[in-house]
Amino acid sequence: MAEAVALVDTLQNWTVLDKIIIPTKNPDKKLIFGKGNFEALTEKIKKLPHVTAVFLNVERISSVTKKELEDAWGVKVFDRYTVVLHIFRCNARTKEAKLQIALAEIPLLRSNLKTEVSHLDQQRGGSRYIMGSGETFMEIQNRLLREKELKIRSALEKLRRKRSLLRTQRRKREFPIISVMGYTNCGKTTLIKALTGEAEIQPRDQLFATLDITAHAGYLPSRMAVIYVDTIGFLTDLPHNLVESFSATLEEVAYSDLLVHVRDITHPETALQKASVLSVLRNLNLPSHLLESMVEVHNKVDLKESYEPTEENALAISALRGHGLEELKEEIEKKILKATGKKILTITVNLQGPQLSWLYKESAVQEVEVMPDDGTARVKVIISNSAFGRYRNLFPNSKFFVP
Ligand SMILES: Nc1nc2c(ncn2[C@@H]2O[C@H](COP(=O)(O)OP(=O)(O)OP(=O)(O)O)[C@@H](O)[C@H]2O)c(=O)[nH]1
Ligand SMILES: [Mg+2]
Repeated sequence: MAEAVALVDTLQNWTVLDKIIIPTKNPDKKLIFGKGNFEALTEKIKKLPHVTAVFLNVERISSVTKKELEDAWGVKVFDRYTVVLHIFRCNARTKEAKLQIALAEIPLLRSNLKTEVSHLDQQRGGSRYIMGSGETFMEIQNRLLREKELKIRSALEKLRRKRSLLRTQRRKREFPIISVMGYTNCGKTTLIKALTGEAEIQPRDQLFATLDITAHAGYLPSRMAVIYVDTIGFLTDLPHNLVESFSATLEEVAYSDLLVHVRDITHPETALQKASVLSVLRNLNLPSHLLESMVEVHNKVDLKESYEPTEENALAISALRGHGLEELKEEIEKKILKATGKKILTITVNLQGPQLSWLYKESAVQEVEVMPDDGTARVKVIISNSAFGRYRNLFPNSKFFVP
C-alpha cells in the first residue's frame, strides 16, 4: 500500500484521497472483483465527490475491464503499468527516454484500439472498408501503429548502437564496468555520487528519478579507474521486458564486470524488494559468475540505530552520509581484480632499460617512485595475468612484490 501511494505521490498534482485493500481475481479476467466487493467499491467512489481517477495496484488490467470500470464509476481507471508510464513521461528528459516511453505506449494503444473497434462493430454491424481503400478501420489503425513502432525502434536502435560503441571504447581502454542496480528509490544515484564525487549528479526522493543509463568514472583504493553505471530502478509486478528503459538497463547489466545491488534497508518491504530484483536478474540468463560475485549493499543505515546486516557478506553503508564507503570500495576492488583476472604489483625497473615504457603500454601504471641512488624506480601497476607472464619472459630477472 505504501508503495502504491508513493507511486501516485510521485506525480505532480496527484493526491490519494482514500485507499482500500480488497482481493482481486485473475486480472486477465473481465471482472476482477467479486460482486459484493465491486458494489462496496462503487459506493465508496460515488461518495467521494472530488475523486477524478481510481488506481488499481495490479500489474495490468485489460482494456475491456478498464472500460467497464470507467463506465461504472464515471472516472479514469489506471493500473501499475499506466501509472509508471505516466511517471516516466513526466520524468523523461533525454531523447532516448522519450522514445522508450513512446514505444512502451504502443501495446496500450493497440489494446485500446481493439476495444474501440469492437464497439464500432457492434454499432455498425461488421467491419467496413474505408473509402474504397480495401482496408478496414482496424487495419488502417493497426498499420499506422506498426509504422510508428518501426520508426521508434529504428531511432532507438541508432542510440543503442551509439551506446554499444561507447561500451566498446570503454572496454578497449580497459575500464572495468560496475553496474549499480536495485529497487527504485534505494539510493543508487546517491551512491554513485558519493563514490565518484561528481557534483552534478542529482538524486531525488522520487520513484524513477533516473530514467537514463549513465556512466560515471571513479577510483578504487589502488587508484584503479572504473566506470559506474547508474541504472533504472526495479519495481515489483511490472512487465519489465515491455518497458524498453528496463531492457536497456538489463542489457547494460549483462555487459558489466561486477554488479552492486543496493538495498534500502529502511523500507518496510525491503526483503520483498530484494526478492523482486533477484527474480528479474535470474530470468536474464546472466553469466553465473556475475550473480555469484554480486556485492549486496545495505543503504540508509544512518536512519537505523546500530544496524547489523543479517545476510553474510552484505555491507552496511550510508550513501548520503558517506559511511562505509571505504570498505565498499575495497570489496569492489577485490572482486574487480578477480573478475578481470588482474593483479596489483609493484615492480622494480631499471630506468635505463625499456621496462617502464613497456609497462606503460601493456598495463595501467598507477605510481612511479624513482630511486635516485641506483637509477631504478618502483612502479605500481594493475596488470593482467597474461601481460605479466609476457613481462617475466621479456625481463627474466625483474623484481616485484605485492604491495
Ligand atoms: N537517509 C538516507 N537517505 C538516503 C541515502 N541514500 C539515498 N537516500 C535518499 O533516498 C532518496 C532516493 O535516492 P536516489 O539516489 O535518487 O535513489 P535511486 O535508487 O537512484 O532512485 P531511482 O533513480 O528513482 O530509482 C533520496 O531522497 C536520497 O537522498 C542514505 O544513505 N541515507
Ligand atoms: Mg537514480
